[in-house]
Amino acid sequence: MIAIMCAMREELEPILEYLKLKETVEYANNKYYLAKFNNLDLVLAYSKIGKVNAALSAAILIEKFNAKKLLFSGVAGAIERDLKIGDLIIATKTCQHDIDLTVFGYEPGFIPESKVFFECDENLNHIAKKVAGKLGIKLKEGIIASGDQFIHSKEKKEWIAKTFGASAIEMEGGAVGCVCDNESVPFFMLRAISDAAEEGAGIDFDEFLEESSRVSAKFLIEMLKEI
Ligand SMILES: CCCCCCN(CO)Cc1c[nH]c2c(N)ncnc12
Repeated sequence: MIAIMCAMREELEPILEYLKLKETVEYANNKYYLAKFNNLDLVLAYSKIGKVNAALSAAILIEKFNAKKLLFSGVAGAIERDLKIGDLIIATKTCQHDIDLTVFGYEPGFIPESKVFFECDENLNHIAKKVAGKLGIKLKEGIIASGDQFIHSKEKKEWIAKTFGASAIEMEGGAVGCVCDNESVPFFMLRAISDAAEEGAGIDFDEFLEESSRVSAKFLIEMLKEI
């Protein structure tokens, strides 16, 4: 079983449009969609926004639906300058920029007995780069940082860039990375840029959420053909 996860309804709907739904399972106040694509058994869900919701859905996808791989599709704010709205980026690893135990001498993003960074699956990233090459689509890769805040300030964005070396910013990947790392499930995350995470990002986000979600969804479907 392969899990496809999003945070928002708008990110999942364009993916579902490509699929024949078999069944919908209501569980833990959420909906899990079962579908087939070519010969793949898929389970899909949007978690709702934020790290806690994302961790809950990721754990359910693995524990209850027996997902052996977890692919995330959605939108993100750009940190790297040459990432423009609509551009695609895959995560090499994810982290949580809003974890702060520095008063005890720990580095930003670190929780004792856990990790700052959670590695994404190299095989799935390799497939993504192959697909991008075949389709002639520009695909960046980099560290993607998560936190339970919508980032819309140049100062905060630059602190995250400096502290974590992040190329993009969102609100779920660090939590899903943590769950998949602890459950030993390969994790892949694809995001299309919806804004620049600076002043005014909220306006851009509202304007580009739908279109950027579609860009990410389309690429994810192309990837499923190669898995
Ligand atoms: C009610 C609206 C909810 C916005 C959710 C944004 N998602 C969270 O995953 C992605 C994202 C796009 N741009 C972002 C930004 N600048 N900061 C944080 N997250 C993001």
